[in-house]
Amino acid sequence: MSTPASAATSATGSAATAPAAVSLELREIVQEYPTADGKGVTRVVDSLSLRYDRPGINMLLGPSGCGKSTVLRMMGGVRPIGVATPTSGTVLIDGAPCVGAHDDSVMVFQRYANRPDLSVWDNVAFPFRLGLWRKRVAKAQWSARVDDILKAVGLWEHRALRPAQLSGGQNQRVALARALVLEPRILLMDEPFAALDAQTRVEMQQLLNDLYVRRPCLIVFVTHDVIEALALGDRVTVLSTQPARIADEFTIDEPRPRSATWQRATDTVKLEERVLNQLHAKSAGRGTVAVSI
Ligand SMILES: Nc1ncnc2c1ncn2[C@@H]1O[C@H](COP(=O)(O)OP(=O)(O)OP(=O)(O)O)[C@@H](O)[C@H]1O
Repeated sequence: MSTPASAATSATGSAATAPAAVSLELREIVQEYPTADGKGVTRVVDSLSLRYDRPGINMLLGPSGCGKSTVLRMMGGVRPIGVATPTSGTVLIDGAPCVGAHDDSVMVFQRYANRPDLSVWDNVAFPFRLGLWRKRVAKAQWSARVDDILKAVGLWEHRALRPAQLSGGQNQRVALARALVLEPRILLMDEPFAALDAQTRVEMQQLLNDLYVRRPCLIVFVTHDVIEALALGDRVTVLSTQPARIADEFTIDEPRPRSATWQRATDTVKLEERVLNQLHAKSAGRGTVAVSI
């Protein structure tokens, strides 16, 4: 697995901080949802166990509808209304069972949910107006952090604009900045770049890597895009068709940013084919295979 460059300097010019110790574990997770007619249940996740025990960019891939968002929301303690989550099994953070949202974990979604009535600066500062964060961080400190992250994501010049005056990529930068300004130890990302055009998506992947080098944390990143998974992942976990189990898993040692030459290399192309075959397989997963390329 690639190790975060703890003493590196990021593309944004800020010194990197050493990664904070962190672990996130799903133990024997089962998730069942009520069927539409309300008469039965559908098992969406089946005895899933997964453990992350260090900072890194961890990609979660799987066929459409297999349960990726369900698994990610569970990691973030987000509960659908009226459904017990998880049906059985345990989510552990730093080895302790965690029910509900954890203070050190934040989520970023495909729909960036920026407030239309607030400026870019106020959107990023928004969490600090709320109870937990208002108590946790002094105003002078959070205000400096907002300035700093806006410079890091390239939005300093746009800080007075409203979301409607920004492009999709810039709006997603605001959402990313709002999550990272909290300096979370766990960052959960649900297809955050899926709605962006190809070039903006690559720019955002590069930005995420720069921000990660600057301040490593444990990232779980859901995507349905194999290329994105191979471009970003230290570790890639492929889920099976529903009910989701681990179908395949591997680590990638190649440092980021990963060159076009690496992406076209025979071993990389073989890995891509292997994941695509797994994504298109009709059968459920057949266990875990760990390889490094
Ligand atoms: N609150 C809910 N109640 C009932 N069924 C649900 C609920 N949430 C999700 N589901 C069902 O669970 C299954 C998995 O959904 P989920 O969104 O986790 O999958 P996904 O892999 O993230 O999908 P996609 O790739 O399309 O984003 C789907 O069949 C979905 O309809």
